Amino acid sequence: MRTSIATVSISGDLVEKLGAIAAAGFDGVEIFETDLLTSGESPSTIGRMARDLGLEITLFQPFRDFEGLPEPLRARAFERARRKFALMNELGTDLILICSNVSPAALGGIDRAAADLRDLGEIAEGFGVRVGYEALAWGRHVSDHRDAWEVVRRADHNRVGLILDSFHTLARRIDPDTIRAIPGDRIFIVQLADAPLIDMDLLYWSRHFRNMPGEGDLAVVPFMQAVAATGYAGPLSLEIFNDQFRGGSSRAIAADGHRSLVYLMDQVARKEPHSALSVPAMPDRIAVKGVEFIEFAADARSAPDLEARLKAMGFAKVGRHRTKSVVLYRQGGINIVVNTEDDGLAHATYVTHGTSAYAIGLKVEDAAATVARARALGAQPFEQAVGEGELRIPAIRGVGGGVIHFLDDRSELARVWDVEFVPISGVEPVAPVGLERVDHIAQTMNHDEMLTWVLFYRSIFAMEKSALVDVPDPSGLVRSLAVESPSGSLRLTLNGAENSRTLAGHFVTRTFGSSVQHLAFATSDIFAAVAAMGLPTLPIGQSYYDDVEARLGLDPDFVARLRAHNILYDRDESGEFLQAYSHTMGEGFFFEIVERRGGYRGYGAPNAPFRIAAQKRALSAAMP
Ligand SMILES: O=C(O)c1ccc(O)c(O)c1
Ligand SMILES: [Mg+2]
Repeated sequence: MRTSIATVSISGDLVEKLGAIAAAGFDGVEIFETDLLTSGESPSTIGRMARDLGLEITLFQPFRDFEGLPEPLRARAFERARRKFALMNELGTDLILICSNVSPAALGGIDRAAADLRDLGEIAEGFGVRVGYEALAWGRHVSDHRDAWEVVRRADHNRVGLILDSFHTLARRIDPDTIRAIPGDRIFIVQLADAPLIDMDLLYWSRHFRNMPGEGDLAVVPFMQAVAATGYAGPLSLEIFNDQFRGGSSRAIAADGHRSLVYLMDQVARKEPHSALSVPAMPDRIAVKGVEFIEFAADARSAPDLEARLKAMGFAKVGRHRTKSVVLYRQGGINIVVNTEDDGLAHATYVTHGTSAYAIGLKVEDAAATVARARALGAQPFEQAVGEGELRIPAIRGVGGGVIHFLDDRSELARVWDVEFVPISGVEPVAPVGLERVDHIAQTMNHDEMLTWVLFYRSIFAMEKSALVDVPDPSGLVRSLAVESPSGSLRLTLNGAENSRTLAGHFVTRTFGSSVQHLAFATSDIFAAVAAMGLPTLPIGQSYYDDVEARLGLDPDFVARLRAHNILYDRDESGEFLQAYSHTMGEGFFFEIVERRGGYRGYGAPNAPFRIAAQKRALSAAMP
């Protein structure tokens, strides 16, 4: 199936947009009229440039307020159309989008609109072009694809067809299965967009908040299943009006777009195996079994501080890499690797970002298959020279420049610790404090990049995203959401910073990019763990405890125990959550200890503003 994207979806001038769209791997492009008219290049030059880049111009759009007009407006609309058809001939595209009329002057009536489109089809014939009719969700008389189809059906002209747009159908909550009754060869192009569910004016929602399929909440997969059932074999074209995308990196947004279409087609092909959809073969979304390790990049000077903190939290140094300057700390099922090599990616990461948790190792069923899926979705494989006797661990680059390694039980990879590490003996023993597993990994990024991360994780792994929550920092809002595997075997929290004065934003600025800002370890007895740790917990203010006691009706004795250990508390319908934090180190990295009781699913979001305020107080108190 051919992929396409509208120029309105990304930033830059038209020439820059075409370059980014081609580089991302699209087969075609929808040219937006404003982009064309404001470009310094003539339509024929733009057309040639697109073709030289291997891009078919799938559509020219939009043509507004055409059908159902009284004279003399009607004649003027036809004259306008003739001019645009001539321009399309220059540009080298044969399809124009007519969006349903929004003008108060439009008269309505299916037959009147059909007659106008039939007459337009006759003119289009003379120019060798085709006309596609799309129902805008806010159209004056036609706002539903079923009515638009009826207009096209009655126009009964082979130059006149239907244009479907997932946003307009799904935003109006029209059952996408109604598409199944439309003949696929009467659908001239299919436009795709997702969007977050926000209750607002349809036009405003559409023009500012659309996002890539898989980034939002609309039922784009069922929509595409219905389209596939019609036998439609034309391009799938992204049309994303989004304020952030318009101001973002054209290459990155175009790459996200391409990934979103491949991911969408993969999902649809699995559900509609007999459809005409041609999709690159790849393994299904990867179920993550767990976090096998987390690796820090450090250097000889910074490692002792990190290692002292790990020991204080009950991690024992259990292994040393056979050939590299890498040590392994372990407690319960948690493996922490500290890499102080002076070349390779770990070193480069340390030099640019400082001490950071730059790599994670995930346990999967089949590591090689995981990389195959990731590559099919445009992820970059990661390979580094391996030394004598070392394993080649399949890996990809993460979005922020980190690395994700994959381990499985079906190969030598199962023995990675024995193969690559020598057990350490003779160091003083460290008593564990009861930390059992990695509960979650919190990554911080600029807010603009959040959707890129969501799509990356969701498309490669069997993970779903939670709703976005706003976390108030005294200096601005931080937007937070979780991407989780259904079993909780991998939980990632993504925090999007809007400015650099928030704690999260400061971290992104000072570490030169997005990365892991905190690691949360799970225990089944947080009181015992915190008491046994040789690290002070982040002091939490009295007002927090007064508030939580009153808000949740807690027993004062229990609250006194929480307070004694600086433990924060939350609960939901199915369980309770207790959490405590370390002080921050370096540019703002910290550890968290959590205890989940019952089926609690969240991350203590109501406590986050208290945590942030406490961290900021602790930091300013530490300043001379
Ligand atoms: O917002 C609009 O006007 C507009 C224009 C053309 C489209 O294809 C569309 O979906 C929306
Ligand atoms: Mg559209």
